[in-house]
Amino acid sequence: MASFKSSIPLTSDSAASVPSPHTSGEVHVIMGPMFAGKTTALLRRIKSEGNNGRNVAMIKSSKDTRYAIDSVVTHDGAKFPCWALPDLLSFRQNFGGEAYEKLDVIGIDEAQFFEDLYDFCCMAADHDGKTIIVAGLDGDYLRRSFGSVLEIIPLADTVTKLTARCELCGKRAFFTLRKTEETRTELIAGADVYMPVCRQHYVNGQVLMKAARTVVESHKFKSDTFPEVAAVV
Ligand SMILES: Nc1ncnc2c1ncn2[C@@H]1O[C@H](COP(=O)(O)OP(=O)(O)O)[C@@H](O)[C@H]1O
Ligand SMILES: Cc1cn([C@H]2C[C@H](O)[C@@H](COP(=O)(O)O)O2)c(=O)[nH]c1=O
Repeated sequence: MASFKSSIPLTSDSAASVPSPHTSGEVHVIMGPMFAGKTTALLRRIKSEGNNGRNVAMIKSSKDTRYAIDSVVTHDGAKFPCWALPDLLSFRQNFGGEAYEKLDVIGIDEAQFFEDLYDFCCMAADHDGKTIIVAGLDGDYLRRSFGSVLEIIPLADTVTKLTARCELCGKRAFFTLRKTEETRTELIAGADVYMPVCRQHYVNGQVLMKAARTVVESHKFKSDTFPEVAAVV
């Protein structure tokens, strides 16, 4: 019978040299468009873990100052206290090494804004044995991958894609439409600027927004080049 001989020593000596996690960590990803209930699902999960006697902490991006600075808040007003941080790898130091050791579960909201999401999830789940629950947008208003949320899918135990209701027809909404001409990727806002839409209304909405941007651009061009014409138009 053919036998397999590993060239990698699998002795207890080699096992001892690899740092082993305290317990087995987990990564769970909740994603989808705006208003899909991502933060609601994250809060429900974190509260339930806390009620089951596990030590929990919540982190959100300090870029999100919409409803509160030091709380995660859903669009319908449910709240949970959190650490608002510019990056994730500074969390351990901010939280305190000893307190971090005792943590079981870490929730992360607005995950699309954290550049170090992948490295943090690897460290916290693989090495430190934490359960990480991540909520964030998978795509931006142009339906391009947003931040590192999609990069952590290969690290995840579970992935949940939530949907909202299309604000124009009530069907399932998979996408977020930006209602203004602003083109930068990061634009912190709520229902004043964004709405959840189905595929058909996303496509129609993009055509409308593109036309609106062209009109605004041509008006800008006219007022820069021919100020006297633009004043009449
Ligand atoms: N267009 C909307 N404007 C404001 N609130 C909305 C809108 N659509 C849904 N909601 C509310 O937002 C809640 C979901 O909020 P939240 O969990 O913060 O969503 P997400 O984190 O996915 O953006 C829904 O249960 C609903 O009550
Ligand atoms: C689509 C899109 C969204 N944003 C911002 C807008 C909000 O501040 C957050 C998303 O919050 P939610 O909890 O998921 O409702 O992200 C952005 O900056 N750029 C975009 O393209």
